[in-house]
Parts: sequence; structure tokens; C-alpha cells
Amino acid sequence: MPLIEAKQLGIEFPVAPPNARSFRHLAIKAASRVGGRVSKSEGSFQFVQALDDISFTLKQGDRLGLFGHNGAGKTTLIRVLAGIYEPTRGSLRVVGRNVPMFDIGLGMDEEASGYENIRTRGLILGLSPEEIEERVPEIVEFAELGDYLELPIRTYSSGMLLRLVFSIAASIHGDIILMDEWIAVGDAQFRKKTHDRLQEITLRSGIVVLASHDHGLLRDTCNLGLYLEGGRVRAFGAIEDVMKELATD
Ligand SMILES: Nc1ncnc2c1ncn2[C@@H]1O[C@H](COP(=O)(O)OP(=O)(O)OP(=O)(O)O)[C@@H](O)[C@H]1O
Repeated sequence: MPLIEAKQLGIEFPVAPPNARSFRHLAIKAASRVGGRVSKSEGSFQFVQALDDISFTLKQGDRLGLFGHNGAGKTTLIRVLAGIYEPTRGSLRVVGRNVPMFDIGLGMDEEASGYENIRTRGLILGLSPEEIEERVPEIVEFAELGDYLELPIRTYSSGMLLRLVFSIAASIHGDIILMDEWIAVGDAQFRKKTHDRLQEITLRSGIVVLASHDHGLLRDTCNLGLYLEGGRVRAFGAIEDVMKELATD
């Protein structure tokens, strides 16, 4: 059974300011609601506290929406959950097969066709060549890109690329789906399809974590919400309660 358990999780990034002027800019930024806190200096380094004291547990069937202003820590949290960043404080337990759906162009070859990219991305996501071949018809049907799949993906619009990447990832049957903002580039019809597919995935076995500035999308997709402010938890709980907290801003 998939599980994500974060306990007092924190991460800070060392930043070497290129010059005194940009250093002042960082200090000004720290006083606003945008971004993490610029917390302390050690020699010529400053540290950006991107996440601080984050605790939550997600179980099978949970769909967590991440809310927060620019720089609140949403992307950083998704990357920590994906194992890309190691937390510098606290602990994280992730049980289950993790399918990242962010960094949309990562592992995609601009010059290769849609079909070729299905195969390479499938390999990157851990499928065997046989498993990929079995899934190709399902991916093609879901993406609805028709003859475009024969063309290099540099000819795709961002929404078309999203269709391809989502269709590949959704066919993997992972336990944990991690998605960043980019889903918003899909058109209304594809959003409805992705929403239905996400419901299906979570009903089947999964956990979904989705970061977005589109509150309607989060409300429609998620049962839980986590509202981050300056890298800290401002609210966590049932999606409607978190949205009430947002409304007080
Ligand atoms: N590699 C890094 N080095 C230094 N600071 C970083 C790094 N990655 C993120 N940060 C900082 O961590 C904080 C959180 O950034 P993050 O990208 O997680 O925010 P976000 O909530 O996803 O923002 P947005 O809504 O704008 O995408 C910001 O203050 C950002 O400047």
C-alpha cells in the first residue's frame, strides 16, 4: 500500500550571491510573502530555507493539492517527494512506485518523433521494452495526437507535449503520481480526461500530489490541501477547509 510520511521536513539551499547588489535583493525578498526565507549567512553563503517543519501523512486514495504564492515551496516539496532533493532536516518515508509528471521536457528528444519518445521515456520511467510495446496503443489512444506522433516533438505545442507526457506517465500504473503546475497547459477537454484518469488511478491504488495556482483544478481533483507560505505549513487538511483559509487572504 502506498504511503508518504513527512515528519518535520526541511530543506535549505546554500546560495552564493554573485555580488552585493543581488544580495540586497535577496534580503528585500525575504521580507515579502513571496519565496522562502533567506535565513542566515555562513561566510559568503546565504541559505534559502525553502521548506521548514513540514509534517503530513498521505495514504492510499489521497490526492493532495499544494497551494501557495510564488516561491512558497511547492515545486521543492514535489522534488523532495520524488527523491530529487534530499531533505536537510526531518524525515521522509515514501512507499510505492513513484511516477513523476513534471519537468515536462526532461528525457524528451526534440528531434525524435512522438512514438520514439514514448519508447525512450518509458525506459527512463523504468519499463522494459516489452512493457512499453504493450502500452503503446493505450498511450496513443489517450493522447489523441494522431499523425503528429510520426513528427518530431519540436513541432508540438506545449499542450500537445503535455498530452504525450501525461499519457505515457498515466499508462505506467504507478502508486504515487507527482505533478507540478504544467498540467494547466492542457485544454478543457484534455483536463477533463486527465481529471477522470487521476480519479481512476487513485481509486485503483494511488496517491496523487498536485501543485497548482489553479484553485479550481485543485478543488476538483483533490481531497486534501496543503497551503504553504514561505516554506511553512499555513494550513493542512480537508481541501474545503484549506480553501477557506485561502479565502481569508
Ligand atoms: N536550487 C535552488 N537554489 C536556491 N534556492 C532555491 C532553489 N530551488 C528553489 N529555491 C528557493 O526555494 C523557494 C521555494 O521555491 P519553489 O520553486 O519550491 O516555489 P514554488 O512554490 O514552486 O513557486 P512557484 O509557484 O513560483 O512555482 C524559493 O524561495 C526559491 O527561490
